[in-house]
Amino acid sequence: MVGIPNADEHPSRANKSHNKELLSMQSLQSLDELESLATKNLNKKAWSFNYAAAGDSISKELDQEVYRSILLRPRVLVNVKECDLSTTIIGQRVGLPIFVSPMAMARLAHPAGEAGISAACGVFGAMHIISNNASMSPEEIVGGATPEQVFGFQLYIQTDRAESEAVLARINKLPAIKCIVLTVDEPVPGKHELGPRGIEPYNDMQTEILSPPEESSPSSTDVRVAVPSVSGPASDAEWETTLQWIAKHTSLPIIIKGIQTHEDAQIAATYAPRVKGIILSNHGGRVLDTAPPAIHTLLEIRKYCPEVREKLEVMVDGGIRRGTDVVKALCLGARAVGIGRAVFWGLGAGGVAGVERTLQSSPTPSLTVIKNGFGAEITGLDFFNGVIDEEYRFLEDAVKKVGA
Ligand SMILES: Cc1cc2nc3c(=O)[nH]c(=O)nc-3n(C[C@H](O)[C@H](O)[C@H](O)COP(=O)(O)O)c2cc1C
Repeated sequence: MVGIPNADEHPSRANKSHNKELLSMQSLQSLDELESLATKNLNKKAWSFNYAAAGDSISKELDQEVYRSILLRPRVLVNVKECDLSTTIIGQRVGLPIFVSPMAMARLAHPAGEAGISAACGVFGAMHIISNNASMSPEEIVGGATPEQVFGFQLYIQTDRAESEAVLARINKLPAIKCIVLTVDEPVPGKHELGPRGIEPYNDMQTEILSPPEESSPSSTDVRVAVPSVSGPASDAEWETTLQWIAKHTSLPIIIKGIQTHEDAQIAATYAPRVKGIILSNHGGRVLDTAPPAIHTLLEIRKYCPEVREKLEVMVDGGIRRGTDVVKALCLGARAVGIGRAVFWGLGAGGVAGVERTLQSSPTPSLTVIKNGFGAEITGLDFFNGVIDEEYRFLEDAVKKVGA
């Protein structure tokens, strides 16, 4: 796939009302504008659920700030006439180096829910990681997908392992799902305090959020987790036993999400090739406030155990708001970049068309950036890593080995 598919012209979108929605979304220039519109559209519960972060929101804010503090060093006179944003993630061809991170309860934002996110991903060939706590069943979410679409399924291990085994058995029957994304950064739910709009807080593992009937927004229908847990999230999971147990119940490759130190990245690498990738993530700052931004962890890996990147695909998420953020993460060695809240805002702003706009807003500037200073292929960006590293060594100094 060369360049960015034009969402307006995609055959699966050849529907007049959808085209009208797409047109109205085109006027929104940035993810900030999509967030503003979603803030107007969403009921307070839906807004609060997406906006929330743990403690003082330090990690959530730092996730974005860290990208602003890295400057690009564009090179000139590089042939960029053709520019290809497609890549592979754990061997699966995808249209973008951007994936949708798992997010619970998308129907809070819009009735189209996770199936709507999936429809938008189909337009761009982007990978969608389905949350264990999605508000639609995995079968419904992948049901309308194009044959080329790539999905992951995110798993929270439940105290009663039989519950997770039953989920894995369902996932094994869905060929569109190419990997299990094991989230390991929330052994106990993060504590979200009251947000600026003074709404009761929620966490990502809460399996039931019912909006009050007096709220009239389309997102206010009775929204529940489609595959609810009875026993609750496990807090007793450990590396060896967990990975052995998963291997007994699925042959799908594993991506571990929520790695926050180079030491854990190193441990994950000892489980390669069964573990094919890791997502460096602080869960969007929703679990443990002052946990590091993924970029810091990536720099730690580059400094202390660069061999990890040869054994595993290293991805990041958290704080991505601009195409330049995507390019910076790729330059520093991320295989792909996940986006969370911005997708939920897109859904709240304009349903499927809003998510399409979100995905379009992220890569379009990446393409411009790549063309204006890098190279024609995203895989070629590796060439610039060293340069950025030298210039921004101060970021490495910011990596404090607290709690090592
Ligand atoms: C509303 C919401 C729900 C989330 N639910 C989950 C979840 O069910 N499982 C999970 O692994 N991560 C979950 N996350 C974390 C995201 O996968 C991702 O790590 C994070 O949102 C990335 O940061 P960003 O929102 O700044 O892009 C959730 C995040 C949000 C905002």
